Amino acid sequence: MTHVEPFNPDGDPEHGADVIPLHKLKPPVSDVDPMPDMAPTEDAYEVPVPVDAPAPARLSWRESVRGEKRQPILPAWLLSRDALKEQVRWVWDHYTHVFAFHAVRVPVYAGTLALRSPQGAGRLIGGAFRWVTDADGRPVRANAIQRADAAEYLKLAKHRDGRIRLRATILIAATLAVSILMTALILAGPTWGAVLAFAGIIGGLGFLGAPNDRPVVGPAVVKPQVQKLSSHIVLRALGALGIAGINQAMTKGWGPRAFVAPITRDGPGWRADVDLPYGVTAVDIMERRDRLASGLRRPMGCVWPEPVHDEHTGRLVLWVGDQDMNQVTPPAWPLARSGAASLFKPLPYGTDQRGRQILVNLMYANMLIGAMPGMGKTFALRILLLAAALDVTAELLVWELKGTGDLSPFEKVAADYGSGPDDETCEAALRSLRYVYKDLERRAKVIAGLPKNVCPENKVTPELAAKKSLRLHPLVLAIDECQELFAHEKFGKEAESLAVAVIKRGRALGVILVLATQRPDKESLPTGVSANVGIRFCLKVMGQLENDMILGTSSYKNGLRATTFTLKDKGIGYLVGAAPDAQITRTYAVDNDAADKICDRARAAREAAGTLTGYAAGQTTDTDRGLSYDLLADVLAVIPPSEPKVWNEVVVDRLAELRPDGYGTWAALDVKAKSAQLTTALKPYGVPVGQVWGTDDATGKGANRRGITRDDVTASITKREGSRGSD
Ligand SMILES: Nc1ncnc2c1ncn2[C@@H]1O[C@H](COP(=O)(O)OP(=O)(O)OP(=O)(O)O)[C@@H](O)[C@H]1O
Repeated sequence: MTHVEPFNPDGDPEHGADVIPLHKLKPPVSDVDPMPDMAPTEDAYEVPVPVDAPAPARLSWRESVRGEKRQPILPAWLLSRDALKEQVRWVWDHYTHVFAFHAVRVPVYAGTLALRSPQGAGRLIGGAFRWVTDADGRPVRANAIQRADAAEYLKLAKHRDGRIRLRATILIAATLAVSILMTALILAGPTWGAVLAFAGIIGGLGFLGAPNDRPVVGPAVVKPQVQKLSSHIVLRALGALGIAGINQAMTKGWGPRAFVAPITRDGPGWRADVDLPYGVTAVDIMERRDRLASGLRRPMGCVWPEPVHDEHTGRLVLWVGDQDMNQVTPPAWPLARSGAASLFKPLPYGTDQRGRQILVNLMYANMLIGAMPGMGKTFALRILLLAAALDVTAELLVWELKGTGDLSPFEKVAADYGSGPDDETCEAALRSLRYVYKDLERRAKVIAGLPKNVCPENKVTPELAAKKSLRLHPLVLAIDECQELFAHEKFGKEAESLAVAVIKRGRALGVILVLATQRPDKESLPTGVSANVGIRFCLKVMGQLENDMILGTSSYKNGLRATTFTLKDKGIGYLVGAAPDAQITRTYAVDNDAADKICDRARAAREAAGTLTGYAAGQTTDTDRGLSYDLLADVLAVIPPSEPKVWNEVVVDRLAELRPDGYGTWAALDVKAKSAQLTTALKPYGVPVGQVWGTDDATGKGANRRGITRDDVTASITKREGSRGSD
C-alpha cells in the first residue's frame, strides 16, 4: 500500500507548512517602483510568511488508493511469448540434460553399487542385530547396574526380554517372507522378474554400503553460486559508488525507504526498483556500472541499471541477471524457418538482457550500426536485411564493401548487389545511391500529385506502397563498411551529400538507408549522416568519440557507454531510437548458411509475387539503375506461372504498371499499336508472337488475339543466360 505524504525533503517528522523568514529572501525586484513611498521597511520582512502549502488533511481512502500503481497480475515472463518460450525451453533443456547425464552413467552406477553391496550387507546385518538386541537401551541398563539399582535393572531387563522376543519374531518372519518370495520368483517367476529383484537387492545393499561423503550418483548440474539479491546488497553496492548524494542520504536513514517495490525475480534474474536520493539520477548509476558490479560482486554482464521513462529521473530499475548476458544461449530468429515480414511493421531484431524481444521499425527511419571489428556489426545488419528480404514488396540494394561475401545470400533477392573494397564496387555503390536519390525525387513528385484524401500525411503508407503503378514500395539501401565509400578520395564527397539528402528526405518517401561501419570518425562517417540518422546500434567501441559518433552527441555523458562491453559481448550493443529509451540488445544470430536458406525462401516468395527484379533477376545493372530495363525479365515478372498464354496488349498494360517511366508510353497507344510495339521489342530476343486464346476482362468473352506464351519467354531467358555463361 502506498501512502501519499506531504512533500518533506528532509524527512522531518514535524513537517507541515515550512516557514521561511522573509528577511532571508531578497526584496522583490522591479525596474520601476510604482509606489516608492510605500516600500516595505526592514521590519516588514521579519514577519514570517508560510511558503509551502499546508500539509493536506488526511487523505480519504479513495484519494490515497487512486494514486496507487497497480502491479501486473501476471509476472512479466508470462506476458511475453518469447520469455515464456524461453522458460519452457530452459526446463526442457535442463531435464533432458539431467536424464542424459545419468543415462550414460548407468553402467558405472551398477558397478559401484555391486562393489559396495557386501559392505551394505554388513551394515544391514549389523543394524538388524543392534535393533533385535535393543542396543540403544544398553547405556540405560549399564547405568542401573552402576548405581546397583536392582529394581530398576530388573524392570529394564524384563522390558528388554519382551522387546527382543517381539523383534526377533518380526525379523525371522520378514527374512522368511523375503526368502520364500525370492525362491518363488527364481523357480516360478519370469527371468526378468528374478533379475530385477536381484538387482534391486544388490542396488539397495550398494546404496546402504556407500560412504556418506561419496554418494553413488553425482549431481548432473552444479548450481552456480548466485547470491539472492537483497536490499542490503543493493544498498551496499550503491553506497560504494562514491556518489556524495547517496552517501549523505544514507547517514540520514534513506536506505530503508529506497525500495519502491519488493525485490523480485524477473526473468532469469533479480529486479530491484529504487528511488534514489534527491538529486541523484539513474544515469549517475549507469555511468558507474563497473563499480556497481564490483559492489554487487557480480560480472559486469549481469548488472544492468536502467531509468524508468515514465517516472522521475531518480527512479532506478536495477536488474541483476543470474548469468552474464554473453553466456546465455541466444534464441532463434522468429522468421528463420517460416513467415513473411512487412517493413511497415516492427521487425524482430534481438533480445534484451532479460530475454524480452526487441523490435525495430525501419519504416520512416534510417539506421546506423557501428562497432570495432569483429563484434557483430555484419550480423546486426544481416538480420535487418533478411527481414527486408522477406517483405516481397521491398526493393533491396545491398553493398558489402569489405569483400568477404558476408552478405552474399542477398545476391538472390537484391535488385542491386556488390561486394569488394575496390574502386569499381565503390563506384557501383555510388551509382546505387544516385539511383535512390533520383527515385526520391520521383517519389516526392508522385506523393505531391496524390489527392489529399489518398495521402493525407504526405508520406508512403502500406496502402500506397501496395499500388504497383505508383512504385512507392519500400526501397532499402544497405552499405556495410560504408567508410570505404565515404572516405573514398574520388567518390566520397558525392556519396556523402547523396546519403545526407536520402537520410533527410527519404523517411517519408519509403526510402530506408542502413549503414554499418567499423571506423566511426569524421572522415569515414560524415557528421551529416551521423547527426540525422534515427535508429542507432552501437556494439563495443574503444572510445567516447566513436561511442558518440554512433549513438549521438552526449550519449557517453548520459551513461550510454558501449565502451563498457567486453570483447566477449559479441552481438550485444546499445540500441537507440527504436523505443523511447535506449535498449541493451543482443541481435539474433543468423550466420551466412542460415541466411542462404532464408534468402531461398524470400526469392521464391518474390518470384511468386512477381517482384524479383534487377541483379537477382539476372538484369544488367552496369548502367545507371532505373534508366535501362531488362525487357525479358520484366515480361516474365508480369506473367504469373498460372497464366501460360497472354495477349500482347495485356502484357503492355502490365509492363506500364510495373515501370511507368519505362513502358508508360507504350500503354498510351491503341490496342493494335500496343501489340505491334511488343512484337517489335521482343523480336531481337527471338520470342515468337502468335494467336493465343484469352478472355477480355471488360466483356468476359473469349477470343484469339496476338500474344505470347510464358514458356517461350522463359526459354529465351534460359538461352540468353546459357550464352552469357559460355562467353
Ligand atoms: N548476436 C550474436 N550472438 C552471438 N554471436 C554473435 C552475434 N553477432 C555476432 N556474433 C559473433 O561475432 C562474430 C563476428 O561477427 P561479424 O562478422 O558480424 O562482426 P563484424 O563486426 O562485422 O566484423 P568485421 O568488422 O570484421 O566485419 C561472428 O562470427 C559471430 O560468431
